[in-house]
Amino acid sequence: MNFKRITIEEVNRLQESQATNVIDIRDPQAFAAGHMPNAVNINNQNAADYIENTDKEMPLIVVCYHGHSSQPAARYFAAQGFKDVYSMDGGFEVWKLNNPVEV
Ligand SMILES: O=S(=O)([O-])[S-]
Repeated sequence: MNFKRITIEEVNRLQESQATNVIDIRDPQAFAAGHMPNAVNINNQNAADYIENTDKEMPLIVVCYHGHSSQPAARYFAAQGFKDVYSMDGGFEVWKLNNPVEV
């Protein structure tokens, strides 16, 4: 399985139509300063637990700063068995301009 790239508009549409999981791979300080609603901050320490304990049938959206490093991360999660994995183009830096931010 591979991942797909998704625009922020498409993320909004997807989240209107079904439940999704969102993982944010930015550093903890950046995450603490603001993140997408319901996002989980994932790093090398907690990734294995997350993979073990998360429903792999639910769409998984991977978010970073600008939508670049989320692509290899999305590929990794797809390889771990997640069925429907998306890398969000533009990343949190674009998301935060027009979308809800949780702290
Ligand atoms: O590579 S990144 O700046 O999109 S995290």
